Amino acid sequence: MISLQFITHQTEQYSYLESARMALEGGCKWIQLRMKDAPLEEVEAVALQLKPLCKEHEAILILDDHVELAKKLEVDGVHLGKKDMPINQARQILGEAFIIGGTANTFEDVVQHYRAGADYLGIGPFRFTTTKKNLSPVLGLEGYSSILSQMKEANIEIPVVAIGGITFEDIPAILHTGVNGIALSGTILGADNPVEETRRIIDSPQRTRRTQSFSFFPKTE
Ligand SMILES: Cc1ncc(COP(=O)(O)OP(=O)(O)O)c(N)n1
Ligand SMILES: Cc1ncsc1CCOP(=O)(O)O
Ligand SMILES: [Mg+2]
Repeated sequence: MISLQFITHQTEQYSYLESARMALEGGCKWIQLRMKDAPLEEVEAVALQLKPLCKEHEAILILDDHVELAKKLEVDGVHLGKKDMPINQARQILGEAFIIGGTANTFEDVVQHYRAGADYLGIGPFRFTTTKKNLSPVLGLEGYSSILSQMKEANIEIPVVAIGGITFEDIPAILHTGVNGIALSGTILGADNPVEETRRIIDSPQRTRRTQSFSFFPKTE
């Protein structure tokens, strides 16, 4: 089973909450509530509805960017990028029980987040995507291979998810680079049936023995 993090998005067809609900129904066990540019109260309102849904589906819920809100709502964690709160500061606020993910585009970013105590890394973008503005340079397969081999050389062991414009067909080759999981939004929400597409992705065989999928379960309550 592939470690899949679903990134919520609002489309003409689906609300943020609906997008997460479909991923959960398709078997996704890890949701990132990302509501870029939405007021904090709106993020809180959606998170309050999503939290019990994730619990019902035994899925992890993390928030994009909002450290204090994650603490207040007692969700499972946060994802932080270069323009967000530094990971060591977030760790002081959240403690060890919360999951903290960090965005990396280069090996230097990886080292920085690893030293700061991140629990996992979202490395990307794999390719161009319209889901996020102001993208860092695209990495392609070569970018992942290069970063992963530098990590191996430096004995840096931390779960990595690939993100950015990833399609179903890309997944085997991305996993072959040594990445542990995949973060997706558009591929799922653009499918005719997002629930079935989620299931298809999760159930697709991992075609390499090098891939070590990972799970944050069981999580301390
Ligand atoms: C899993 C994962 N990886 C990367 C990102 C990007 O985070 P960030 O650079 O902070 O950009 P925004 O998502 O906040 O626009 C992510 N959210 N998740
Ligand atoms: C949040 C984020 N960070 C880098 S790319 C991206 C968007 C991922 O969504 P998609 O799978 O639709 O490209
Ligand atoms: Mg961010």
